[in-house]
Amino acid sequence: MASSESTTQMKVVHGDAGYILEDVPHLSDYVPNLPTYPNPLRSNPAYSVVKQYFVHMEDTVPQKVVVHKDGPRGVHFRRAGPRQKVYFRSDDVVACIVTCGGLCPGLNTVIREIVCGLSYMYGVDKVLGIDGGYRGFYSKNTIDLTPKVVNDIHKRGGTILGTSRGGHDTSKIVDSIQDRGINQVYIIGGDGTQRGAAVIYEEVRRRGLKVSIAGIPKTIDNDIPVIDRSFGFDTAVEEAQRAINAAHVEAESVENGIGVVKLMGRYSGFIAMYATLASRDVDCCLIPESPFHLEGKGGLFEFTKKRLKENGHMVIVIAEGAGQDLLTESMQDVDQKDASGNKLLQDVGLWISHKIKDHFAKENKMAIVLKYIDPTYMIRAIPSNASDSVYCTLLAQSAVHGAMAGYTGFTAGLVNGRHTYIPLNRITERMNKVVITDRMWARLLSSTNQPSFLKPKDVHEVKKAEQPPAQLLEGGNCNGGAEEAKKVEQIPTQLLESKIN
Ligand SMILES: Nc1ncnc2c1ncn2[C@@H]1O[C@H](COP(=O)(O)OP(=O)(O)O)[C@@H](O)[C@H]1O
Ligand SMILES: O=P(O)(O)OC[C@H]1O[C@](O)(COP(=O)(O)O)[C@@H](O)[C@@H]1O
Ligand SMILES: [Mg+2]
Repeated sequence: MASSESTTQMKVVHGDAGYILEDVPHLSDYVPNLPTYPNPLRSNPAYSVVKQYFVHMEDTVPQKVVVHKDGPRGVHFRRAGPRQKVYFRSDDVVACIVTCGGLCPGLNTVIREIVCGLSYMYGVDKVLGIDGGYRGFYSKNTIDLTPKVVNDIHKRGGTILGTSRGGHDTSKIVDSIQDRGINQVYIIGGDGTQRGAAVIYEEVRRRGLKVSIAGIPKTIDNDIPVIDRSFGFDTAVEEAQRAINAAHVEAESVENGIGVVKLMGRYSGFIAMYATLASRDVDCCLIPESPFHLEGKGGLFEFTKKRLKENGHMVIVIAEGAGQDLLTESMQDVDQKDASGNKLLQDVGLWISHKIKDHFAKENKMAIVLKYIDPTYMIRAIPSNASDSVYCTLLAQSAVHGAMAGYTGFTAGLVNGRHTYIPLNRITERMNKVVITDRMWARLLSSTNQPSFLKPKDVHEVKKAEQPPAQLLEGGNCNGGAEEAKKVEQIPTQLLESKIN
C-alpha cells in the first residue's frame, strides 16, 4: 500500500518493500486548474523518430545501487526528461538564468544549453540573463539571451552573466520576477545558491505564482551531496595536473626538492584527492576531512624527511581547507567572512611551506629547496573539458524539460548515472565530503604510501563514526530516508558523505 506525506519542499511517497520516492514539488500542487499542452517535441524532427522518448511518469532512480538481498528498496528520485504534457505554451514562457557564487568550468556551457534547449526543443524565445548574481535581479538591467548571442560562449571560462556573493534579498528578487513576468527561473550555483533558490521557491509559492524554480548544481569543490559529481570537477582535476607536474619537475631537479601545490576545496578535499590519484607524482595529499599534525612521531615532518631520504624529492598536494585548525593555533584567528557568509580561509599552502622550511632549517639542519605553487584560480577560470561539456548539456536540458513539465523547487542532478530531479532541501541539508573511512581514501593512502597522520583521538572519532549502519559509510551511496539522514547528522561531518568513489 502506498502512502505519502509532503512538505512544501518535498513530497515523500512510500511504496512496497521499503520503496521511498523523494519527489519534487509541482506547480499544480499550489496553483489550481492549470491547463496542460502537448509537448512540442512530439513534432520535432529530432525526437519524433525516437521511440519512447518521453519519460514515463512512474520512472524513478534509486539513490543506492549497492543493495542487500533482504534490504529495503530505499530512496528514489524522479527521473528527469521530457514529459508528454507541458504546463507552459512556448509563447508564454519568459525564462531567466542567473549564476551565483564562485566560478566553475562549464558555467557558460550550461547557460548556452538552457538558451538553445528552450529555443530548439520548445520554441521559447524570451530568455533573460540576470547580470551579476542574485543582486542583479533588482539592481541591474537584464541581458537578452538568444541562441545567436550564446553560440560561442562555451569556449570561454567564467560566466558571461557575471556572478557575485551575498545580495540575496528574497522579496526584492521575487518582486523582480513578478514585475518582469518571468515564469521560469534557472539558478546555477553551489550550496549557498541552492539555499537561496529554496527561499525564492517558498516565496513564489506563498504568492501563488506560476513560476518554476529550477536549480543546476555548480561546485568546483564537489561538495554538493546526492549527485554523482558536479560539472567542472573533471576539468578542475585535469587542470590541476599541470600544477602538480610543474611542482614535480621543480622538486626532482634539485637536491631535497619539495613541491607544494595548493588546490581548491574549502571543506571537501575531492579535487586534491582525485588530482593526487591521477598524477602518481604526489607523495602526500592533505585534505580538510583528514586531520594531520606536523611534529613528532607519525607527523608530516617525519614523513617528509623519510621521503626525501628515499627519493631525494617530494610533492605535497594540500586542499585549501586542510589543517585550518593548526593554522588557527599558530596564527591569530581572524574570523572574516565573504559577502555570502562563507568563512575566509587563511593560506594553508603558504603556511605549511614556511613551517617545512623552518623545521628543516632549524631542527634538522637539512638543506631543502621548496617551491610553492598556488594554481587555485587557474583551475576554475577555464572552459569545461569535453566530458564536462557533455555533462553540462544534459543537466541544462534536464532542467529545461523539468521546468516545462511544471516541476519546481528542484535541482537537476546525476544520480548513479541517471538524470533526476532532486528536492532542493536534499541538496542543501548537508555537504558532500570525502569519507576517510571509505575505500577511496584508503586507495589514495596506498597509492601515495603516505601515513594516515591520524592521532589516537582521531582514530577514536573515526571508530565512533563506524557505529551507524554500514551502508551510511559506504562511499558512493551514502544515503537513506529521513531517519537515516537524521543519524547521519549525528556523525562528525568530516567523516561523512562521499559521492565519488
Ligand atoms: N542561506 C541562504 N539563503 C539565501 N541566500 C543564500 C544563502 N546562502 C547563500 N545565499 C546566496 O547564494 C549566493 C551564492 O552563495 P555562495 O555561498 O557565495 O556560493 P555557492 O552558491 O557557490 O556556494 C549568494 O548570493 C548568497 O547571498
Ligand atoms: O571566489 P572566492 O570568493 O575567492 O572564493 C573562493 C572559494 O570558492 C570556491 O572555489 C568554490 O566555492 P563555491 O562553490 O561555494 O562558490 C572554493 O573552493 C574557494 O574557497
Ligand atoms: Mg559554496
